[in-house]
Amino acid sequence: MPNTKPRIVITMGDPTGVGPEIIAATLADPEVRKHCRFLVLGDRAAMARGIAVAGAALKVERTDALNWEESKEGVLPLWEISSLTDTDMQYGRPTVASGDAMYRAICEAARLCLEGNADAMATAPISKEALNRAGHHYPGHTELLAELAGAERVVMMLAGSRMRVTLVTIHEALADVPRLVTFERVLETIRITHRDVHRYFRRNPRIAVLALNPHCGEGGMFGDEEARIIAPAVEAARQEGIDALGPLSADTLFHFAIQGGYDAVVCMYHDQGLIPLKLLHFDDGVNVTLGLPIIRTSVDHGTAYDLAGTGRASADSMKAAILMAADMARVKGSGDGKP
Ligand SMILES: NC(=O)c1ccc[n+]([C@@H]2O[C@H](COP(=O)([O-])OP(=O)(O)OC[C@H]3O[C@@H](n4cnc5c(N)ncnc54)[C@H](O)[C@@H]3O)[C@@H](O)[C@H]2O)c1
Ligand SMILES: N[C@H](C(=O)O)[C@H](O)COP(=O)(O)O
Repeated sequence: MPNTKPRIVITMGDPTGVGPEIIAATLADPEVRKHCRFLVLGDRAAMARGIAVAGAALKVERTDALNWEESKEGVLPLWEISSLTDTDMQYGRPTVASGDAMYRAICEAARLCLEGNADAMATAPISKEALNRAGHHYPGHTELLAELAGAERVVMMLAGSRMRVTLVTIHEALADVPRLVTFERVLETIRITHRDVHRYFRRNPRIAVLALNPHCGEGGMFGDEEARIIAPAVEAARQEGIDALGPLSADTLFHFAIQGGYDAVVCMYHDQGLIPLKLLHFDDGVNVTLGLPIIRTSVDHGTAYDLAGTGRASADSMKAAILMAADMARVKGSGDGKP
């Protein structure tokens, strides 16, 4: 019988942050092995240290061939991307070499997925500052993956069991947001949210679209983006058969969303959506990049330099990201959407 478990590639993230230790803790969990086969892309020394910090009963086994055997108990299979020195692995002190290593792990994982040699990728956290200091000028994974995959428009979604949020603008200065909230961007975000949530999570999703300004602009007193941009974009989406509602006031909407009223909430900027999501789901939330030709999930937290090496970082979001990637790969492989 061929092994049909999804093949998940996992990037180590910033080796000076919590990435390696949360990966190690996750891969020692038998539930993860039950649902997928996995391969870590990263650095041997960083992963060995992560195993020690997590106290995981694992040993690193280097692999050069993509044979995708059943993931073995006690083994962390590694596709070696770098050979970092101790200097490059000091907690909270990323170097050009460590920043470059985490970048190359992401590129390699994307390549394996794009070429069909892996079914999905799950990423551990990177420092965007370290990425840029290493000469790779991207605001985050999302924008880098969009370029690698040739995707014109991608959407960041963060998801937990009680709420999903997607973002019209992602890694942008707050001062730039009003200029970037355009009819076209709002409509595209609604369309991609609808298409991918329908495909992977929930058929015919009901989508709430938030206002940008307090009280939906209060008839123009506090801004007119609602009347000029958001309402027409929602109406255009509805004309396409999408069950979208809005603009809705952001201060109250989440109260209703978590009671099950909506399958996704389209938010105008990063913190508008991620504050409520992380408040509810910091432990088990997953970041999913919608609109890519490949499946990519990630943790919902950062490098947590303050915790790196202490063994106190929770691995729950990493586990949720890997299991969600496996679930999405199964849905994609079945050629059918989520019931
Ligand atoms: N997916 C990603 O790659 C990703 C996501 C978010 C932030 N980042 C990056 O991480 C860096 C640090 O960002 P930040 O300080 O805003 O956020 P952060 O998530 O790293 O830390 C915020 C707080 O949450 C705590 N925390 C984080 N992860 C935790 C875990 N697993 N268990 C328990 N507590 C945890 C930290 O100790 C800290 O107190 C930045 O460079 C940012 O860009 C990356
Ligand atoms: N905005 C995300 C968060 O706050 O969790 C995070 O920065 C991750 O971004 P990328 O997946 O693009 O690296």
